[in-house]
Amino acid sequence: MTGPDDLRDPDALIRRAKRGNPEFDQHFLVDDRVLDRLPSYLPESADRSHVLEIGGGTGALTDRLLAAAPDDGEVTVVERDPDLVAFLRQEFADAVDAGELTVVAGDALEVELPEFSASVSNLPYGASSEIAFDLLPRKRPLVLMFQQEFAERMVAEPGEDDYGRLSVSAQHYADVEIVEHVPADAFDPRPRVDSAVVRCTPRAPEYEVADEAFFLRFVKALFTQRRKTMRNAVRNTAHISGLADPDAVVDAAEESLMSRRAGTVSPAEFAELAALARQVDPGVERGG
Ligand SMILES: C[S@@+](CC[C@H](N)C(=O)[O-])C[C@H]1O[C@@H](n2cnc3c(N)ncnc32)[C@H](O)[C@@H]1O
Repeated sequence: MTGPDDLRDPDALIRRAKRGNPEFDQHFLVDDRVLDRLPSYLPESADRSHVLEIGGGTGALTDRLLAAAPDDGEVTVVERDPDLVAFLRQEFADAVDAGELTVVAGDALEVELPEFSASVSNLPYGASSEIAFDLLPRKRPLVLMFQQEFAERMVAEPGEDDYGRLSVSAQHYADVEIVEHVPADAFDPRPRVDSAVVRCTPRAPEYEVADEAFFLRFVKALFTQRRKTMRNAVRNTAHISGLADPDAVVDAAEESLMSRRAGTVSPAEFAELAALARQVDPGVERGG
């Protein structure tokens, strides 16, 4: 493994790789301090034996993940750009030969991901939501860089402007917190927006959900009508939630809940309503 003093210079990696195409979501982190901190944001108890990195780029973060890996630890990096895949395999040939690093070529949403123990990734912005919601259900500690606005929606609480479907869905799987705000000039080429690093520590939610797919679909549906009362939102979105008899759900639910708007409803309250819906609406579409 590489020692901390031998870490690669991110600018030199970009020069050697001759890449950096914003159209391919290639904004490489060039701030050494941020790069050095990223692996340390994993929860202390995290198993670091197999760290997954989505979107390896020119390998600046890969280098830090290899340096932070325990003896016998391994890193897998997934990269879609074939030129960068070739570059990573050449640049990190020693680690690849030693079995410490595997470079997987392909789209992270299409390739089969390995059984990783944790992930630290500076995600491609264009696919960050899909990738995050592919990783979250796997219940592993995650440290992920997102566009700041997206990160703020993930961590928002009921009653806050940013609270929505994204907050409920992410917090269903994990405790999520922003651990660092990262300005656009930490990247090359510079993106148009600032970023933030989110730590996701998996845990069971504090409520019971019998049909996870229905719960998530119901929440998605209700937030499409976030300016309406819950009563109207339940009635107007049956085509999305899969309710067969939305009126039965409205009639059975607490009047006080039906008068509120989705943005004030807690995840536990959504879960309770979803359970009630399955009880009073036998025709509800199950699963996903
Ligand atoms: C924001 S850059 C991060 C690069 C590097 N890890 C860093 O921190 O500098 C995202 C990387 O993901 C790659 N990428 C984009 N879409 C991808 C996808 N669907 N699957 C895998 N890699 C992808 C891009 O080619 C780019 O190298």
